Amino acid sequence: MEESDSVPLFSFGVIADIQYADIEDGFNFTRTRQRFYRSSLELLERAQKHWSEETPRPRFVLQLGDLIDGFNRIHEASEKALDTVLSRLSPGPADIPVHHVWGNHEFYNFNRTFLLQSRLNSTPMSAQDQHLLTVSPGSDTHAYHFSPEPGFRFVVLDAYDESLLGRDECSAEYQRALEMIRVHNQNQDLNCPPESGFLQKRFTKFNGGLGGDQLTWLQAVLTLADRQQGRVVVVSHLPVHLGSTDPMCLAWNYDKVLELLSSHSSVVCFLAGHDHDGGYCLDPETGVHHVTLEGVIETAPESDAFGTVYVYEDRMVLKGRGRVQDRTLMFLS
Ligand SMILES: Nc1ccn([C@@H]2O[C@H](COP(=O)(O)OP(=O)(O)OC[C@H](O)CO)[C@@H](O)[C@H]2O)c(=O)n1
Repeated sequence: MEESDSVPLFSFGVIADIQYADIEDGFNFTRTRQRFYRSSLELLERAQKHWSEETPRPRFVLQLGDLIDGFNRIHEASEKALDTVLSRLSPGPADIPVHHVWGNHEFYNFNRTFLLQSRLNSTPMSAQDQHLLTVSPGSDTHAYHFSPEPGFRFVVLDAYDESLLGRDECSAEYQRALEMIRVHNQNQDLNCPPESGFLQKRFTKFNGGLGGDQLTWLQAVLTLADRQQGRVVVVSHLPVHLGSTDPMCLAWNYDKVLELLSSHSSVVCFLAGHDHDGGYCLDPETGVHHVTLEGVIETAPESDAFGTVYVYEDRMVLKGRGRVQDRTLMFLS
């Protein structure tokens, strides 16, 4: 920590798109970026070592989704890869707690039923403060909130609640998602983005959105935080602001989420992954900082891609390592 004159209230670690697989290096779909499947594990180990040696230690780590790559499924190595990565991320019971966000690669490897019963279900056991709300995000939705410090709340979103991924093809949820994507994407392969329309590019199979119940729940969580005059950080695999990402990585109903965030003064920051190049913007209308974290998978083995966020009364300071940029995020509301 460089700001030695002021002591943060607390800190937390951030890391995104590790996408580990025990396979040779490769490329992204368009072959414009190299992917380092094996060494992503070493980058994770370096991040964990760094956090565990910090004084004071970060209160928790936010793992922003895509922990293991979809290629594991083809090699029938999904569970082994998951165990490998989790053994590095949280090696012992005394370790820093990890909050896991679910991304598209989680669903290439596992279905929702498996994920809900796995260590990737990080819903707090006590689900503190959940009783204050009469609405739920949905029974199989991995969305929850927690308050690590009085006056601060973190909301973990499930951006694949409405998606073709992780849903049984016979289910009403899958059919609803299919209808939605088909309106915008007529390609035979729904992983190919539609060619016309800049913002339409987001309607691909590797994206998704928040369902109605989750939006209603988010509204209730943020209303509660407004009333308590708290500060809220919203966390999701998919970004929701065009200023912080390529449009191809936006959540399907990013506009609805943004509209909802804009009506709650408590929201100070939206943290996401998925776009491995990373991105940032300050929404001028709401004062919300949108940070998309650079992905580990497209980071060269000799570099790094993680950060620690130090939280103060009036700001958060992201201290990035390697490809992750330093940022001071002032609370403007
Ligand atoms: N134009 C494309 C892009 C991707 N695919 C296929 O979709 C699957 C997921 O793609 P992948 O690049 O692995 O997804 P990530 O979450 O790692 O990255 C998302 C953004 O691309 C980051 O910028 C995979 O099967 C691809 O082959 C496609 O068909 N067409």
